[in-house]
Amino acid sequence: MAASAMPGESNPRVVLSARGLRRDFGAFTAVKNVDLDVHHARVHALIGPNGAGKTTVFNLLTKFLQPTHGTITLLGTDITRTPPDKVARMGLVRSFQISAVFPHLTVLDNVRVALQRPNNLAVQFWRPMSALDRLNDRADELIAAVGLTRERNALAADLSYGRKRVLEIATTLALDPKVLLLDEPMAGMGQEDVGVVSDIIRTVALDRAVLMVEHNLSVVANICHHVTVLQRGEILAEGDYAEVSQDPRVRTAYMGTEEA
Ligand SMILES: Nc1ncnc2c1ncn2[C@@H]1O[C@H](COP(=O)(O)OP(=O)(O)OP(=O)(O)O)[C@@H](O)[C@H]1O
Repeated sequence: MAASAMPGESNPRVVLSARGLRRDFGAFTAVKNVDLDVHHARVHALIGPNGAGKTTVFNLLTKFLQPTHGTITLLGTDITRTPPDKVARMGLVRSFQISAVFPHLTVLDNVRVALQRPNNLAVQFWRPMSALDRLNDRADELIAAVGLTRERNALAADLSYGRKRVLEIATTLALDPKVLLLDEPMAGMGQEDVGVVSDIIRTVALDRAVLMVEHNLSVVANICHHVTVLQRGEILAEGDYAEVSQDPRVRTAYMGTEEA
């Protein structure tokens, strides 16, 4: 689907960029020559066959791994040598960084606990939950935004797998990221939850950038404005889904699945 058919800014700005990104593991080069521009108000997919380097790129962008070469810029600041916790505080948040759902807390309390973190407060389990009451309004907004209002007082342990993943997204959004990195957000979900989570991602991308690794190509076609295809650590193709899916090199890379 063409980017123009999706909601989002008509002239979005770049909020995260990488230039000449490379990562060697000993003699093996997992990522090389990767240039990436991630835009505000856009959903950007990183796709590619198994072992293409998608996770390594995520680890480099979030600074879990140091690049062998190249530079990374977040919101105009060079973060190539910035530690991951600082990068997260600057607004680049990967879903699993705070997405641990506490099974014996309710949906509301999970979100309230997550909401403490932007203020750099350690999670203070020994304090009564009533100390978090002031966070209720914002927590309820986030719960409503991801469609969990009916489950507000349910224990996280009692949610279905798909609803738990939705709760994870709500706890990630509690950090108010400027750039949200989602690692296979649809993995293991049933079709109904895929639709719900697709809608949530579309909505959250209206005022932030989303970069996602996703194997489900119909999701990529439906919600992603821009697609970068990696193969053997290098960018094979880029463009909107219609463009990359017509690219013969992409079709060859995906040969065997025929979905691209
Ligand atoms: N720490 C490491 N040490 C050595 N090789 C690594 C390391 N991490 C990743 N690799 C290699 O780098 C390549 C890219 O791996 P990566 O996990 O980034 O690919 P991917 O596209 O995320 O794959 P998948 O879709 O299967 O998750 C693979 O060949 C992998 O074996």
